[in-house]
Amino acid sequence: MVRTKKLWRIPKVPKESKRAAKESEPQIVLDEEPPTKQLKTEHEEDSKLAGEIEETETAMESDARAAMEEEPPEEQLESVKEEDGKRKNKRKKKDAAGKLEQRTEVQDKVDVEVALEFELPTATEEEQPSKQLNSRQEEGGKEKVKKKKRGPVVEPELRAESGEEPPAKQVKLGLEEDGKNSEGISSSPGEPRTEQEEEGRISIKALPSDLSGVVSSVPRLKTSLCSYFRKGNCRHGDQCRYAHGEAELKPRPDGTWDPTSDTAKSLARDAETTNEVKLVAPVTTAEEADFDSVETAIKKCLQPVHRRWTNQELKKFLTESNVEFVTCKKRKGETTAFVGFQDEDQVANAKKILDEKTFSGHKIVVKDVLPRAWEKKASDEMDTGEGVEGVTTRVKTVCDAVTPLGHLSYEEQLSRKRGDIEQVLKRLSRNTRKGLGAGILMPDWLLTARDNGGLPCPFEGVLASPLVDGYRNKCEFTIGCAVDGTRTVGFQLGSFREGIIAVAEPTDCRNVSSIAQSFAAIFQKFIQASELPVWNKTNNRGFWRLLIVREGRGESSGVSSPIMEVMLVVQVCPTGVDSEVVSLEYKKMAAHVSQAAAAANPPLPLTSLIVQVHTGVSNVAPANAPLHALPIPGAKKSKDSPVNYIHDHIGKLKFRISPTAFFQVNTLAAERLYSLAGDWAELTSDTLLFDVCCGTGTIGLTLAHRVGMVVGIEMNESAVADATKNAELNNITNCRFVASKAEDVMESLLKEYTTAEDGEGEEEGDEKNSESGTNDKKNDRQRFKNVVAIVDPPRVGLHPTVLKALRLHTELRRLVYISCNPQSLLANAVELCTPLNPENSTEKGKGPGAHWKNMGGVGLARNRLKKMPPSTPFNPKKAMAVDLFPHTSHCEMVMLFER
Ligand SMILES: C[S@@+](CC[C@H](N)C(=O)[O-])C[C@H]1O[C@@H](n2cnc3c(N)ncnc32)[C@H](O)[C@@H]1O
Repeated sequence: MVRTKKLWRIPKVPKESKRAAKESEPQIVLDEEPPTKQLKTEHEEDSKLAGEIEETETAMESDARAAMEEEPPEEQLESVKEEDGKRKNKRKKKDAAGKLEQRTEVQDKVDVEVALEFELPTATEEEQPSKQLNSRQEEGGKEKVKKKKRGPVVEPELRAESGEEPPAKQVKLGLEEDGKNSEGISSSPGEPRTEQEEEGRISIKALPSDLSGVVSSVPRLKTSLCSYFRKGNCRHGDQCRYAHGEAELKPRPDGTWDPTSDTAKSLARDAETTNEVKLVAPVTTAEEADFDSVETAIKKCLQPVHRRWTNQELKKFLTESNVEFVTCKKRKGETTAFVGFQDEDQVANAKKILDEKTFSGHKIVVKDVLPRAWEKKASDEMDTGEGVEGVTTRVKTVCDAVTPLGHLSYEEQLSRKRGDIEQVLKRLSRNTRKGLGAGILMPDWLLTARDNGGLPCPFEGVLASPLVDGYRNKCEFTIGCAVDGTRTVGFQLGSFREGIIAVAEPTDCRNVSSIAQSFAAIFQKFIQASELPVWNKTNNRGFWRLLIVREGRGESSGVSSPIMEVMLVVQVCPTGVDSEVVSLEYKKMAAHVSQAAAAANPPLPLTSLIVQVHTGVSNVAPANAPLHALPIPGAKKSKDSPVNYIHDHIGKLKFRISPTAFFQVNTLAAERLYSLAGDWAELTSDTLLFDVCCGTGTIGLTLAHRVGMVVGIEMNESAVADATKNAELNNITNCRFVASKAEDVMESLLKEYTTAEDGEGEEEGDEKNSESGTNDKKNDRQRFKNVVAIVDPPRVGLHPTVLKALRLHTELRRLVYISCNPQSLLANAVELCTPLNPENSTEKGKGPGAHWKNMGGVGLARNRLKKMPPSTPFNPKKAMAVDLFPHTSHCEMVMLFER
């Protein structure tokens, strides 16, 4: 359901446009300024650590980056446009583009020089906006400014104590936006802010050349206690930037107090005594538990530390280095460690010691840790007066978790999604441009992207969902305990990684249908009375795990089509429970649910009741987890009862759906999606349509009447069985469904239908994969003029082998890509669309080596392109989205590629 990203994110330097997108992401920010080079390395490391290399950056980030970094400055664009206009042939265009790239590089170099002069950490991509602002605004006066700002680098902490002014960059970062602290250097609640952050109240545009004057005239908020004053040796007296005692101390802009202060401690105590709502479950490891539960600990992170260190090794290192700390946590494979300190003194001591330590030539830097998304949200609520002042409640509602956009009007939701998709599309242009090898001509679509605000193709907007509320035909309810310990059937309030296992009823979730809500309530009543325990994620014990409610509409008559069939799948773990007890419990369950459904007003349809046995730890049951269909008391007996599937309708077609088969959760919006994909695929009776990842055959079958033949590929065998049955149910005879992973058969199927003569081309893939279909005469393959693929892969996107097959089979001229995950679409599109060096003739390109684990999708895609044999790339032609998931941030994207 809702998948959260990594818990920790890495320093991103301020950019107003990033802030909104970042709101929901915890961050780690720079406490001190390491040298530029170090920062660059850190940034790379950081991005990797956070699992968010460029292709996973938020839309807002990329927007700003598009504007400030990757697209050349306006005037350059203009001049290139003019030059381009004069050039008569592609060769010349390429030269111009080459120049443009060079000029941008030169510009960047100059900017980095400025940054170096300022002792700035500008090597990171994120800092480019201010960098460019500098270079553009200050081109003329650069030398003058340089001279003024040169000087020895002084650590912020030392500066604070010595009363020295901060270097210009710090001032700039802090003052980037009017009245707002820049995200990149802001501190978390519980962390002292740097002086510059507190002062950050004026716009950089307003900065006169003598920055120090301005800075000193801005009133300071003393939100951190002075540790020197506490020890009785602060020599700054009234001029000190830190609070001398509680009386001088002010709350931070986020409403929290310096955690070492009495105020913070007493607030924390109050929160405990007033029985503060704790949604936090016991967390996975002792270290995590320590880290999160030590109330007074100041949380910091260290970077970089050895990737292979275990927590024990980190502990050993800190102890041997005489670093005092309360708790520490490090995951193997990451270069960031989290350390909890008792007070500021311990932090200062650690900084001093670690400052002298280097790791692979880098200093180990102590950085702040920003709150995680929901902690931040709680503190934002406090800021807006909606929360209890001074108390970090960590409260998250079920709507925050499940329908985060539900508070917006539907129009606003669509417009937000439109904006996000535009950013993804722009990143396709940028990433493709970046991936162009030396001497490769820029394709026309990339050249025109520059005139279209960076869009690689026209974006035709987001189609609204016909049904906005209660649209889901499938809901997966967790069975667990609510905050107060009551057994509950609903949604988990956060992820297990966040330490949250509390479950809340789905009553406020706008995407859940009333039927699903009713069944959740019915089932909740049953398990509350059951003697068998509910599943406990902390010790992986319990019986009742999950309730899945699937609904099927009667013949489609738009939004008013009634729900005719309902399937309940109850996931259990019967380990250690006597089988007789289990069967008795199943009987009781069937009786309770069927009686309650019949007694409801109006009565609830219930046509299939299935138990899925899953004994593993992970939430997701394997495809072969045993399923048992239970008889439903009082249900009409038919030849195939108990029934283990339901039916839904798309248009006039009827679809059988097995318990584990995929079916789009918003049937009415899916209808629009498939028809759009069909229109864009330009289907004719002479078309062979590959429906890649076909599920129950929805796309192929709904378009079968418009093509000569459909070949569907799907790895879930029961979905393939459904697809074959669905062809039969709807009297469709021109479809063949292959039960296999697409990566195992894509190439052989393409060969079979495009290049091989009749009877040839039946390769190993065919033998080992079962197939079924209505037009299955292998020796009589029909040839088609037009070969088209519609791919609708899972969230991870297409397998590289499938991408390669699609790219290399140039008979395939049109490809419609449907995606529920813009990030994987982006990575796949880069692989399909990047022009290759004609000398890419060997397949022995350099692999990503040991770094592959840390590369994002686009990075890996680019790496694979080095090995891709020369082939005509696809060109993005148009894009559109269909909103299948109102009230959430997701939607389905459709993109047409041609060549
Ligand atoms: C997003 S669903 C789309 C299903 C179908 N097109 C529809 O709209 O109902 C993705 C489907 O891909 C299937 N799938 C996942 N990995 C696959 C693979 N490697 N090869 C073939 N099918 C795969 C899943 O089982 C699932 O049915």
